[in-house]
Amino acid sequence: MTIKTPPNFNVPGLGVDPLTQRIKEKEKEWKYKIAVLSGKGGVGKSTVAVNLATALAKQGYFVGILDADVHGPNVAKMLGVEKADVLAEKFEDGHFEMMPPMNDFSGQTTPIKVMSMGFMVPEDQPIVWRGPLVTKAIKQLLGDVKWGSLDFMIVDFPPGTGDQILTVTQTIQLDAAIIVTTPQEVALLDTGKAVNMMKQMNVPYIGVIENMSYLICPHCGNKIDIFGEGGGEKLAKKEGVDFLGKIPIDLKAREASDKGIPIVLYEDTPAAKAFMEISQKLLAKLEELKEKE
Ligand SMILES: Nc1ncnc2c1ncn2[C@@H]1O[C@H](COP(=O)(O)OP(=O)(O)OP(=O)(O)O)[C@@H](O)[C@H]1O
Repeated sequence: MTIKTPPNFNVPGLGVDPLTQRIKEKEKEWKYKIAVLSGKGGVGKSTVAVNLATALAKQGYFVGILDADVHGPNVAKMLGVEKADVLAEKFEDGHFEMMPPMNDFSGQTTPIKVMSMGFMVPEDQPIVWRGPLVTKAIKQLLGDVKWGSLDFMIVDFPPGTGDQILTVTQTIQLDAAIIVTTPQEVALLDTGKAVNMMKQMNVPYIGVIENMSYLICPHCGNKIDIFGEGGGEKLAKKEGVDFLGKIPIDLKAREASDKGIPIVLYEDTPAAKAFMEISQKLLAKLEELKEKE
């Protein structure tokens, strides 16, 4: 079954709601809109979103990243801006727009704009909301933020295939969905569901990234396949979508993200090399697609 993107809810007499209208206007200024998803939690989805954003910004592109994982927002921390103050501007019609905090890692990247629910709530407080509220919050983070002109808008979604993802993919026209998995069987089953959801939403490009693919033993230098081997690639083949590459387990990746510095900035690490290669592959695919349009 194919779900067609429905038109905006145009309740007679009410028209399109102003927030959806603002999102529609803003998205015209974002060249590529990319969702990062995973079928299962804890597979490194946010790590991939943050490092892809940083890899692209390192190549001179203007990147914004939205942490739509409202239940466990950690993108701001991974990008070293979690303590930033968020300023807001009031507009004539009474709505406010927030200024996204930025980090350029001392000039190593273009300024990466970050917006997250994490800015709005104290770090140790869980967000206990029902679906519709979460959806509204995500839409506000898209439409009530001064994102400006971007080459890439990257949205880090909550794990799973919940209705927030459906709503957002119906609101903005995604160019690509990046599905993150580990090689493990259970993660792969859930990954298949995420891939199919994006297919049903008619997202033009779907790519799979396998994270935590292997570990290089620090003692003997041998490759250890902790979660099995080649699963991500097999899954991509089975689903008929692109396989973008493998990211090894890198002990520095966790240390680095705890410090707010994405691993891709540690150029000599195997994970950094993998992220740079994947970002270039993705870029080439997206440009190829735009040319065809
Ligand atoms: N390739 C890697 N090597 C080492 N550690 C990693 C790697 N990828 C992710 N991690 C670590 O695994 C943990 C989970 O990663 P992350 O928060 O990105 O996962 P997630 O899928 O976004 O989780 P959630 O379910 O909370 O959305 C983090 O501590 C992160 O630093």
